[in-house]
Amino acid sequence: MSCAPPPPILRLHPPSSISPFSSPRRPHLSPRTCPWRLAAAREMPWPHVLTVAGSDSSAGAGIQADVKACAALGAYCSSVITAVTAQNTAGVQGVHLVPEELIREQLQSVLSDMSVDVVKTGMLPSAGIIKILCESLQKFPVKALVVDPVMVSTSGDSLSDPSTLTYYRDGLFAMADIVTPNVKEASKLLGGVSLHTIADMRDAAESIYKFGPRYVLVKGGDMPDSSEAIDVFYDGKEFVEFRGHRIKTRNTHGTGCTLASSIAAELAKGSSMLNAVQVAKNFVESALHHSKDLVIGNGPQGPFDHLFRLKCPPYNIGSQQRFNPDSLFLYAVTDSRMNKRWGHSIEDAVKAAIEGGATIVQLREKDIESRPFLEAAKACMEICRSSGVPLLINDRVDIALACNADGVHVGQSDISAREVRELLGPGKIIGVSCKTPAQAEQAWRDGADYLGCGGVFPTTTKANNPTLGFEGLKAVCLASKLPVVAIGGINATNAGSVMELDFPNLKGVAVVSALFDRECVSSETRNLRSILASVRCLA
Ligand SMILES: Cc1ncc(COP(=O)(O)OP(=O)(O)O)c(N)n1
Ligand SMILES: Cc1nc(C(=O)O)sc1CCOP(=O)(O)O
Ligand SMILES: [Mg+2]
Repeated sequence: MSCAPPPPILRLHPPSSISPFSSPRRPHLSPRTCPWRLAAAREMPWPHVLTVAGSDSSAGAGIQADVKACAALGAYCSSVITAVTAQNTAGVQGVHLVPEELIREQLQSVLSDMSVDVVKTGMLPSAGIIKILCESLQKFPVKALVVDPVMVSTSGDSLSDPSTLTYYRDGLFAMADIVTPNVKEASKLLGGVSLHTIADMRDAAESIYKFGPRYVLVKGGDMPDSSEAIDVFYDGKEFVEFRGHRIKTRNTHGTGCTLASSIAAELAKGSSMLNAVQVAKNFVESALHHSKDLVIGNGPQGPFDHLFRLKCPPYNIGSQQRFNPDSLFLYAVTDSRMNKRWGHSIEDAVKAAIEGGATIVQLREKDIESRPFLEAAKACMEICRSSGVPLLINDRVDIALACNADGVHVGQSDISAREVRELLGPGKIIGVSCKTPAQAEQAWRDGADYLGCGGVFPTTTKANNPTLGFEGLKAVCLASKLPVVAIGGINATNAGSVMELDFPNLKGVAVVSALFDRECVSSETRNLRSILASVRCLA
């Protein structure tokens, strides 16, 4: 690693006094003075991110990007503005710092009144501002702190005073859950070392970790040309490389702010750090992909569309319940040949399985024409909706979209979960068949909600399906934090032994022939459910 050239000079206007137009001061609310607010918050908690950052007049980055990213991911976002910048797609034309007293007051106003889960920082242009933030966080602790050490804009303009370095390193980082520098910022934080390779990024992550944050993410989006954008994540023990596609577009202004605020939104929703980073990476990549041809402004670096999902049907964001892994307890997977053999329609088979206690249903109709399949799927959706049982479609994203199913199950030779997610959007359930830890890891990276793992036992329902046994199932369960459902040859005789395995993420069994290759689907389902329940209660 060699030394980089000195940092560019900061162009800051001197801070002015508080505006004479500001409204008269009102007292700050506190839960003690307003108990009804506290009761309401308990009834309907809403993930809440507070961003402490600068305003970007072009709205591609800064506060504006943070608010849009959080809104897109389902979190409320309040804001403390540290600076007002004049910028556009050509660069930064001016920066005006908000007086420190007003920053202190904004922090007090929000943190004393609202239940903030996560604080995310962006542009903290002076040492004094960082000091005030640290004091406020000591007074009002939050669940997590995401520090994006914004020092240089994407156009190369400096956005913080060099004196902030010490305050970042010796103050804020020690309070941070994650610090997310890009390679230029990592270099600055480490006294100008140059970063050219993944090994350099790992070294930088290790060095920044020593300043005290729980996690470090060194973002490689600025690294020289490659088809992948690789970020290095470090938790003090292990490194994880997050690899994403490099989207060819001029519209990359605000990617750093968006990534950090998306991480904050996911943490506020209760995600683990690793999962939050993965979701945030996927979100930014999708947003860039959907915005790659957008033309806003005449300069070299344009904004992208954080709310791209609103334009992709059929979203119903917020109307869908979140996926409950417990629904994998008894997973009924249909088979049209078996139904035909017993004279059952798909609808009757699904109705009977739900009557018997199936907790989730998958339509796995391999030899049926698209049009009758869609008709049956729509009818099954009505049955499932009215019983509160999720309905997934095997393989066919088109059918799932057309009947507004709750999700799709795909295997290793189907289109990837990442592509399915692109098509279905964030609210739908995606299951992926996995036989190895590597497949499980990939499914998680692709945004899957659960894994189907099998064949646990030999099966005649799926041709040439390798049998993994309990050892194979164990390897997949241990390799992933995602919920797992076991599949393959499971019936009333052996289902209990599967549930007795007691891996924390093994949530249930998926069954075809032992439910549907039978005359009375409801009583077979009921019997199997009582066997499962005798081993493990539905949590
Ligand atoms: C719950 C569940 N697990 C695994 C599978 C198998 O999916 P796949 O490997 O894509 O094979 P097909 O079912 O498409 O033959 C599944 N369907 N459900
Ligand atoms: C559809 C399917 N997938 C499997 C896998 O191992 O991924 S085994 C399987 C068939 C399961 O049918 P039955 O319950 O009749 O054995
Ligand atoms: Mg498949």
